[in-house]
Amino acid sequence: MTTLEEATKIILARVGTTGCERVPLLDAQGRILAEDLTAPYDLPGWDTSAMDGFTVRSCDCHAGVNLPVRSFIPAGTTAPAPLEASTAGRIMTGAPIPPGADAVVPFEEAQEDGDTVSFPAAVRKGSHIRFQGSEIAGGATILRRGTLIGAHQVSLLASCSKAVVPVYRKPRVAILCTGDELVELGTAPGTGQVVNSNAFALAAAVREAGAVPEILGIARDTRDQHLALLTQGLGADLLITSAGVCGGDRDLVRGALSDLGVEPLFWIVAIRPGGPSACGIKGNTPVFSLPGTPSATMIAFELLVRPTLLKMLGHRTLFRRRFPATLNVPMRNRPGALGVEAVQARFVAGRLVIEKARTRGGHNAPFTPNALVLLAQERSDFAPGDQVETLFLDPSLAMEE
Ligand SMILES: Nc1nc2c(c(=O)[nH]1)N[C@H]1C(S)=C(S)[C@@H](COP(=O)(O)OP(=O)(O)OC[C@H]3O[C@@H](n4cnc5c(N)ncnc54)[C@H](O)[C@@H]3O)O[C@H]1N2
Ligand code: MOO
Repeated sequence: MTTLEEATKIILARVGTTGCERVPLLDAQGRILAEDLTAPYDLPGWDTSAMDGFTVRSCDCHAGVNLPVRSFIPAGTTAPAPLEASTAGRIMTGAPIPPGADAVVPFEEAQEDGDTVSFPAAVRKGSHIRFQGSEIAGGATILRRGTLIGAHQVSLLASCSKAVVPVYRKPRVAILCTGDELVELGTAPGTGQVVNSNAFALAAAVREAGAVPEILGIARDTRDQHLALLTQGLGADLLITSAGVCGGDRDLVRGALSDLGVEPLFWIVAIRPGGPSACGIKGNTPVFSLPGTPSATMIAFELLVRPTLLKMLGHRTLFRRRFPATLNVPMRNRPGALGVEAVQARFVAGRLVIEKARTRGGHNAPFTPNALVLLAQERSDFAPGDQVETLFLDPSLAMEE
């Protein structure tokens, strides 16, 4: 049996990014920059007023002196006329400072009197001017390869007029669910039948990780169907199969993958649920064979597949942060494997508390897990008040009301 840490180490050592592509700026959001980028020009591009007010030569401004206001410089002015000595110009935020001027005084610090203006306080040279290149010098590195592009990065890239951005390509992830008991979404299952929910659950999880799912349909329990659909799946950047791994009479997946030349990397991970997970690789395509039980499928995806996908997408942070939390409910784990439970976690008086756990193996309704609790593999009983490690799936749901 392979520990979770060993399993992730083994697969992460075998995968890299999936190549890079140039995409329109907004399509780069949520993705990872694939090259260092430099500023094509200074920002600001010229000395700019930071306030609505008056632009002056600071040496002209003395208490009690009224300066005639001779010019108006709105934002969008491209070539402001030089400011004559001993005059002021009315200037708007974002407008270029006229040649000769060296300060801006905001309206609220000026006294207007007809067509003249005076300044009760001393005017400091350079005040309220954003100087050319003071934020970013042309040619300077603005973002480094490996940066996650969020709204702030989009703001910077747009200011530098980057309409097209190099990012790591999204892996295409083939999803193949196996089993004679499966029926398609939208049909009511009869006795012995189960809706193929894993295909959609996995596709959603793949999308949440930032990759592109491709549902291949259902492989019935014949070798030929397995071989045909697995061959198709091996053409993707990553292949996930669901069910048929546990050595039952019809569990065909691992045998078919071996026949197709997939190199096995590990089989059975010391986690529960999700233990009967296998991983292999063919060429650059990792193959994860996850157990069919829906809650086990999701936990195995979260702990094994997601970090792999994040590495392929170019992320540096591959694992979710872990937080200590206090149990409010008892929990049990069968020693020998890391116990993993989907839970509802909440902040109570500033402390993270685990309020509700899902029963093993199934869906409990209504139940919205926002975290996974990790139960140490050498212990069996966990009581209210015990500290456990928690891994957030959705921190926003943990906020106190
Ligand atoms: N003799 C043993 N039997 C089992 C063991 C074991 O160690 N020895 N382990 C159990 C555990 S733990 C798990 S998890 C499952 C894993 O089984 P498989 O991955 O081979 O999957 P199946 O047996 O085909 O299905 C399990 C369960 O999941 C449902 N299922 C399957 N596919 C889907 C799907 N696409 N969408 C929704 N639900 C699905 C299926 O109907 C079964 O109920 O093995 C235990 N057995
Ligand atoms: O691994 Mo099974 O995954 O415990 O339900």
